[in-house]
Amino acid sequence: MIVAKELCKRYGSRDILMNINLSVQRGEVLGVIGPNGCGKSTLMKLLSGAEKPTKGTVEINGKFIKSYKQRELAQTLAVLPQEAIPEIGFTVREIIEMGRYPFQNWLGEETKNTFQEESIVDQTIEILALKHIVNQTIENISGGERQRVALGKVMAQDPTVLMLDEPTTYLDIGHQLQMMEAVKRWQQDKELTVVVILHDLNIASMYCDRLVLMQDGKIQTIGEPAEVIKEETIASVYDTEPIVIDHPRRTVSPQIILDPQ
Ligand SMILES: Nc1ncnc2c1ncn2[C@@H]1O[C@H](COP(=O)(O)OP(=O)(O)OP(=O)(O)O)[C@@H](O)[C@H]1O
Repeated sequence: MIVAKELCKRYGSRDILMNINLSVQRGEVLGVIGPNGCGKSTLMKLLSGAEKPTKGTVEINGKFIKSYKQRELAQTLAVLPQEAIPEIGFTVREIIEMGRYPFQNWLGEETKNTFQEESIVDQTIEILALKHIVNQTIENISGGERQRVALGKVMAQDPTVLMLDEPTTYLDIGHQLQMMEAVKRWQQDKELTVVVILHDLNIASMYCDRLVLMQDGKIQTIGEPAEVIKEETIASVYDTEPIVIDHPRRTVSPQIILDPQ
C-alpha cells in the first residue's frame, strides 16, 4: 500500500508538483496519465524514494519511505524507469538474474531458498516468452525484447510494490498488450500494488483500476477510468477534442477516438 500526503516538489524556483494526496491500496493498479511535462515521472520518483519531496511524505506498506534502508526498499519496491539502461555485454538471463541482487549476501549467494530463487528467474523467462533468447546479449535483441527483459529484471526482484514509467513505449500493439497482460497476470497472482505511467489512454483505461489525471503539477481528477476518461475532461487537459465511446466488449473501459479538426 502507498500513501502520499501533501507532496510538493520544487526545482529551483519552479513548483513541479503541488500538494499531491493519493493512496494506492494493496493489489490495486493506479495509472498516472497527463500531458508531457505535467509531473508524472517526478511524482513516480517521489513515490519510489528516488527523489526527496520538498514537502510532504510517502509511506510504503505502513512505513515512511525515508526510513527504509536501501536494501530493504529494493526487496519491497521495484521500479522500471522510462529509459531502462541496457546492460551492454550481458545476456538476457544474466540481466534477469541481476533482479535477485537485493536477496543475495556479499558472496553472491541467495539468502532465501535457492531452489525457489532459481525458479523465480526461470518463471520470469517463461512468463515473458524470453526462452529462445536467454543466451543472447542485450545489444543483439530487438527494442521490444529489450523492454521485456527490463521488465523481467524487476519481476525477478519479486517486489510487493511495482512502479512502471511508460512500459509500453517502443512496443507494437501486439507487444503492448502482451506486456500489459504479463504485468496484469503477475499483479493478480501476487496481489502487487502497481503504479504505472501510461501515455496511451485506451491501454490505461483497460488495465488500471483507477486513474490519476495530472495537469500542471496537480491532480486534475482521480477515479475509475469511466470517471476520468470523459470528453470534456480530456479536452480541457490535452487541448484536443476527442470522442469517447464505450468499449464494445467491456463495460468499464471507455475508449478514445481522435478526431482532428
Ligand atoms: N531535475 C530537474 N530539474 C529541473 N526541472 C526538472 C527536473 N526534472 C524534471 N523537471 C521539469 O519538471 C517538469 C515535469 O517533468 P516530468 O518528467 O515529471 O514530466 P512528465 O509528466 O513525466 O513528462 P513526459 O510525459 O514528457 O515524460 C518538466 O517541465 C521538467 O522539465
